[in-house]
Amino acid sequence: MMKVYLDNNATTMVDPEVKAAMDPYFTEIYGNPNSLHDFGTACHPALRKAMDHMYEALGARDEDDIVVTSCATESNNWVLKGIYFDLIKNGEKDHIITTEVEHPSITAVCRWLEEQGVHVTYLPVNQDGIVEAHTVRDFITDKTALVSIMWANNETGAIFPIEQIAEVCKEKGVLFHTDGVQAVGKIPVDVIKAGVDFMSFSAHKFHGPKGVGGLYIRNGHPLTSLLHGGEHMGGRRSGTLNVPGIVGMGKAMELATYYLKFEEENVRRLRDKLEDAILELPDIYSVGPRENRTPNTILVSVRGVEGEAMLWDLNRAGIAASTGSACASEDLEANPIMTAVGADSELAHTAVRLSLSRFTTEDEVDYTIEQFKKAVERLRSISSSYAYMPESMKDKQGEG
Ligand SMILES: Cc1ncc(COP(=O)(O)O)c(CN[C@@H](CS)C(=O)O)c1O
Repeated sequence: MMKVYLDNNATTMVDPEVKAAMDPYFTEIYGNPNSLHDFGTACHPALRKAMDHMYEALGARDEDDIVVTSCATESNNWVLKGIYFDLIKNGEKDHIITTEVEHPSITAVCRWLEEQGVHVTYLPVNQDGIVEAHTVRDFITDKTALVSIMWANNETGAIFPIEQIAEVCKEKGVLFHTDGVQAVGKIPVDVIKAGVDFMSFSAHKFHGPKGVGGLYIRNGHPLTSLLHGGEHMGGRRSGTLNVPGIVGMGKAMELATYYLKFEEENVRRLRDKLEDAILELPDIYSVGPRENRTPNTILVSVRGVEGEAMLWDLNRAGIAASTGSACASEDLEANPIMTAVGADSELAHTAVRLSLSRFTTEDEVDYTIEQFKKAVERLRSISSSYAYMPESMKDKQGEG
């Protein structure tokens, strides 16, 4: 039995080159970077090099800030709560715009902000799983403090029109944050070309270590800190620096940029091969047009088969997939993304997410195709809600 990992939107394997870059900073160069002695300052060159890689990979300028955080969840919390403190609690604004399909580290914070009295608009997505810029424009008022819309969706891979949304926000004088977690390392990300004011990212999504992420801040825009208690990161985010994590994230960013063409061509080819084979089965639907999707992601619905049942059959065959975001994998509710793109309630319980990476091989895809078809056939044969009727029989049934 092969072991095939196809849940890369949940987290990725640390690239061996990244691990090698990190290793010295656990047992050889381990001083506190804030210490004045040689043990502390010995890691400074590596930290500077890592930050340089991040600035270069994201297209950030010297006047911009990239602040290292513990993860994208922290970065997302920081932007929303910082804007709340600065522009709503202590300002004239009272409104935030986001979408119905954001990661819980956006939507849960927005629900909390509503408890503080903030008005939040959750924009619906169209059948392709995105929000269009003109829709954003329609909901901006003179009380809007922030627009927060993800660059790419973690379940569908749908890519949002970030440049157009940024133009609308700039025209209206509203700050724009994007959760770039599923974009960095998968598609080209240039924060200046995109025109974003803030962007969250997370190393473990592009073959870096877990527990380290960042927030890009255009022109070093002031933002009340989430964590106080030290002059780390220029006083913007307190806490002793995660030196191996930052070194790893910098190396992972460097490699992600190097492999972007590989993602666009090789990973996309394998994803399309897998998706085409799966769609040969009857009553299976994939979400979102491929040309506007991250190159590694498939979200399919298998009519008549619960998503969790597919996961267990695939898991028994050694294949790791998910029913959607890992954060929501515990509940057996309908996948909200499927509902948002218009799937009926039965179909919304049948989503399976397959997300490849640059380490996915052709043999692994061929094995997955074979096992996916077997799982569908087996589960439909015992399904109480699915009775496959060949096209020919449907015609006869109509006659009769
Ligand atoms: C768009 C987006 N935004 C934020 C996060 C959170 O990243 P952290 O660094 O883990 O805090 C994630 C992580 N989504 C994983 C785990 S829930 C998924 O299975 O889809 C994400 O996809």
